[in-house]
Amino acid sequence: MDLQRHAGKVAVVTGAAGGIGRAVAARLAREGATVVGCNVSPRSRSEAQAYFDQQQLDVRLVPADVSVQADVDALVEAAGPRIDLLAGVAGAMDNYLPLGDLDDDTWQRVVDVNLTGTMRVCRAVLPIMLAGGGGAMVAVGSRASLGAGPAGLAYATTKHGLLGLVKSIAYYYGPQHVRSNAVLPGRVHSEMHTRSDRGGWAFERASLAKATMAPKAQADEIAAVVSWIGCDEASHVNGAVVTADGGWSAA
Ligand SMILES: NC(=O)C1=CN([C@@H]2O[C@H](COP(=O)(O)OP(=O)(O)OC[C@H]3O[C@@H](n4cnc5c(N)ncnc54)[C@H](O)[C@@H]3O)[C@@H](O)[C@H]2O)C=CC1
Ligand SMILES: Cc1ncc2c(c1O)C(=O)OC2
Repeated sequence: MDLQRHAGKVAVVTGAAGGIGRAVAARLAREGATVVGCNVSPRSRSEAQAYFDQQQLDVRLVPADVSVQADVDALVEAAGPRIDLLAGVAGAMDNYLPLGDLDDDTWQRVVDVNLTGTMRVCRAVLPIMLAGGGGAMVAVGSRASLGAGPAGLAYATTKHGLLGLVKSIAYYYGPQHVRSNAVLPGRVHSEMHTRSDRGGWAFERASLAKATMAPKAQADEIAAVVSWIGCDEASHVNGAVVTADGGWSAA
C-alpha cells in the first residue's frame, strides 16, 4: 500500500501521457488523489489511458493543449470545483538548436508550451486554489533551468524562465497558502530523450556538459519528488528549486 498522502485531493497533471507525466499521474493516484490529466497527443493519450484503466488508477485524461487558453479552461473545468495540486509536466524540446540555427517556429513552439502554457495553467488553477484555502503547484524544469549545456537556446531560455514564474507565484501567493516549487530533472528515461538525441555540432558541444552527467533516472524517481513537494508534509517549502538530477548540476 502506497502512502496515502494525497487522499481526498484533486490533482491536475499536464503532459500526463508522457514519460514523466504518466509516472506523476500514476503515483498521485496510487497515493490517493483523483487525477485529471491532459496531453496533446491522441496516440499517447489513448495508450496512457489504457494503462491507467488497466492499473485501476483514478486518472482521467482530457485532450488539452496547454498553450491554448480555451483548452486550459476546459481542463480546469473537467477537474471540477476543487484543485489541491497542479503538476505542470508538459514540455517541448528544441533539438539542441543554438541561436544561429534557431527558426521562429521552434522558438514559438517551445515558448508557447514551456512558458506560456505553464503560465496559463497556473493562472487558471490559481483562483480555484485560493477559493479552496490553498494548494500546491509544481513545475517540472530541467538541468537546463540552471545551465545551457543540456539543450538548445529556446529550451534553456524557457526552462530558466520557468523559475521566475515559480518564484513569482510563491512570493505573491504564499501568504494565501498557495505554494509553488520547481523540480529539475537531469536525464530521464522517456520518449523526449530519445527524440532529442540527434547529433549535430551543437549537440556535440553540449556533450561537454554531458560529460559530467549522472545516469538516467526512472520517471518514477522524478514523480516521487513531485509528489512530496506537492503534499502537505512540504507545507513550508515554497519557491524552492529542487534538483532531481543525480548530482549532475553539482558537478
Ligand atoms: N526526459 C528528460 O530527460 C527530461 C525531461 N524534462 C522535462 O520533463 C517534462 C516531461 O518530459 P518527458 O516526460 O521526459 O517527455 P515526453 O515527451 O515523454 O512527455 C512530454 C509530454 O508533454 C506533451 N505535450 C507537449 N506539448 C504539450 C502541450 N502543448 N499541451 C499538453 N501536452 C503537451 C507531449 O505530448 C508529451 O506526451 C518536460 O517539461 C521536460 O522538459 C526535464 C529534464 C530532463
Ligand atoms: C540531457 C537532456 N536530454 C534531454 C532532455 C533534457 C536533458 O537535460 C531535458 O531537460 O529535457 C529533455
